[in-house]
Amino acid sequence: MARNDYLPLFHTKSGKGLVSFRLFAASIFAGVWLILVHRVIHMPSNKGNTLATWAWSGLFLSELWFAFYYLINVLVRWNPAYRNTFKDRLSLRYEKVLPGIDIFVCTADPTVEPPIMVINTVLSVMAYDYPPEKLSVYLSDDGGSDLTFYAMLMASRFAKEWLPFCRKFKVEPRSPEAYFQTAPEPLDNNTLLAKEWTSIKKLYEDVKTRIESTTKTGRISGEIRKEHKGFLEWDYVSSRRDHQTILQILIDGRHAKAVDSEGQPLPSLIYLAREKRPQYHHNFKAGAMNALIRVSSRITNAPIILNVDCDMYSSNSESVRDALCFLLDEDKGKEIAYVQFPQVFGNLTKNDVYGSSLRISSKVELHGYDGYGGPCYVGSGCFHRRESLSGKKYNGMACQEDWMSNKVDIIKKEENAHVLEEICKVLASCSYEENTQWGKEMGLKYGCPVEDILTGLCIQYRGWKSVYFNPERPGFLGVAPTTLLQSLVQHKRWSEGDFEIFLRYCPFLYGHKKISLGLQLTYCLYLLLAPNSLATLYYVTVPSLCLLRGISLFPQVLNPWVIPFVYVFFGNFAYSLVEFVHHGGTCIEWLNDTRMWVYRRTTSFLFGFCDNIFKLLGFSKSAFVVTAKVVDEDVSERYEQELMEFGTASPLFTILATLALLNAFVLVWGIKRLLILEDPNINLGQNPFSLQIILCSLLVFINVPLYKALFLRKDKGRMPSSVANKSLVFALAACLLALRY
Ligand SMILES: O=c1ccn([C@@H]2O[C@H](COP(=O)(O)OP(=O)(O)O[C@H]3O[C@H](CO)[C@@H](O)[C@H](O)[C@H]3O)[C@@H](O)[C@H]2O)c(=O)[nH]1
Ligand SMILES: [Mn+2]
Repeated sequence: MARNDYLPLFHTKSGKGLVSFRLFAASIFAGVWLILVHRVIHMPSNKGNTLATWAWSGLFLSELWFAFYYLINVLVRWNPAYRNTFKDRLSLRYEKVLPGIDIFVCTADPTVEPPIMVINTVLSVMAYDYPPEKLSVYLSDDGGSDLTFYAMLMASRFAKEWLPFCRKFKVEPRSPEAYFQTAPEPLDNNTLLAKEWTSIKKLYEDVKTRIESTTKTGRISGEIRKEHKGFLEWDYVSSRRDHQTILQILIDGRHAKAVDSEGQPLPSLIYLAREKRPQYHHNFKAGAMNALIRVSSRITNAPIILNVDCDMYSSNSESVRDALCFLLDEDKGKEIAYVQFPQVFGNLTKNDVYGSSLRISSKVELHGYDGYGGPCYVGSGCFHRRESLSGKKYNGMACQEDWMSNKVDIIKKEENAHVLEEICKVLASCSYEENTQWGKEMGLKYGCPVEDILTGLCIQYRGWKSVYFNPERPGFLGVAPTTLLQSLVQHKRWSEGDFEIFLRYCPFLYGHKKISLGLQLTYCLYLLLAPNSLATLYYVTVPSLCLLRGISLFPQVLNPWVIPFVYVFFGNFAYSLVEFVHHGGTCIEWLNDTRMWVYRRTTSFLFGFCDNIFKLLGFSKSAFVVTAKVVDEDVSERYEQELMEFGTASPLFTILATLALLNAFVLVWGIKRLLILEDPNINLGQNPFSLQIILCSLLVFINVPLYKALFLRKDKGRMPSSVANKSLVFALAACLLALRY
């Protein structure tokens, strides 16, 4: 294409209101500076009270940490990038030569990830507004389950009706479950849509009932087994951790017979359960993805790979085209390794009780990463260039031209599906990766619970850029955890993995001269979540205990030094509230989010931090606890009512309850102290403990749901009494120690 006709396929804007934000941030920094100065010049002398000196120094260190972390938070907001795409230009230039797309869906367990949900995701991506002969959908089933295979078989049949329906009526979203739940039923019964709507809905309900009832019984009946030769494979499966590779091409897109009910081609549909043997580590999702990369390279070898989790259905049929606007852009596209869409969740309650929306992360922070040229890969909703994902360095050229001329298309038409299956099986075997670079320099990286962030970062270390695209209509909708424990455990996994990346692949060392300093620092926002726990724990315990002990840690209210403390503290809260509401949240939601912020920092991140230390000492290994996507009915009822779910005895809850009780005790004591002060001439403003009491009251306020769960609630989601008793003992012991020691 001649250079002068060039119209870009995408556009980048920078953020609004940056100047006022920067001024505000500068004023907060001035406040932070004053706080630190105050700490240094007013340090209690060691002679008078050693305990006070220690408490004071610890607070100083915590504040130093918060100042550093605040700096990163500001950097993330410094220069965000916002993108939009020109899909019409893409069509005009490339409609005839659009590249192939291989779509990878990962599932791991038919009980926590029900097959019906999995195939809804599968159907939604099969139905992209894209030439179907260029789409191939691969499902990796780490659960190695014939139930999931059965659901896939049903999906391959239902697709023949579903795809034409989507095409004809341009329906959105294209996950049948989500569509029938959200789309209004056509009113006029005589329209074409209404007729087809009713029949396709019936068909879907039927598919759903069959899959769900089979899933419930937990086994495939003899009747069903006869429907497909693939079921025979399960005769050799001894358990989900011990079986051969199962590879079934359910729809062979190369085949002339692979057409839908209207004679249009169907996308290929492939089921893969890679080989699992007890003596080989399977490396969780990263292992699954790498098996998919290899198998797909032999079957379809599309230059673009889309990766979605099985719970993240496509809610926007144009996402493939959006992503291509970046990857095919003649000027800037070549250096882009991947296009990440935000993780948006479809199952949040009104006020998002567990702060799962990742609102600030997806609406603010990732745009900030993008401004520095490198949003992270967050594991789902990400379009990769196959070459960069496979480990290639960026060398200034990408093989766009090859895609167009179909040079990379190695599909051998003559091979029949069965032969192809047999050839590919070895690619998904346990021993294939022995003595290779897979999991190291090739494919997704092994050994880290957040393989996604690590893999994305390493791609950037190899010279590639990435792009974050956050369209109005979400590209993907997923399932957020619906219990407190799940949410905390998920964040534990994330913070643990992120911190491990910091320790083993530190951006400042490995990223030096490879990625910008801005991006190195910005990455720390996530990589350093875990150590945040220490400073936060200190802040929610020590000032309260010192209140009991009679050690004052903050200036009196009438002392001018109080200004920076109040300004920084409340200024930040006000900013975060405004930012949250500006991005579509409610005030209660913000409060919930803030509560979860404290909970995660004092539990998940603490455990994430400690696990890293244990790993360094060689005591433990990474694990990946798959987040459940379904819960019992009464649990989900409580979720709908936004009642926090405790119910199980977990050390995470013991910590939360201990902290909450501790602060409640201290507050009662503190108020007593405030009311019956020895010297009646000292008023509130001169009371040296006012700020500590305020801090403690805020903590008590934020913990109200926890006290309810401890003392008032009667339902099954209340705090188990074992946890309650333990925390009571711990909190009392801490108070007594502070008073007596
Ligand atoms: O051994 C495993 C474990 C998990 N998975 C799949 O990985 C995905 C993510 O698992 P989930 O339990 O839903 O974790 P989340 O915390 O919700 O996932 C986020 O965080 C993970 C890293 O911790 C990323 O892998 C995910 O893509 C990202 O969405 C799911 O599709 C699973 O089926 C596997 O395929 N094999
Ligand atoms: Mn998930």
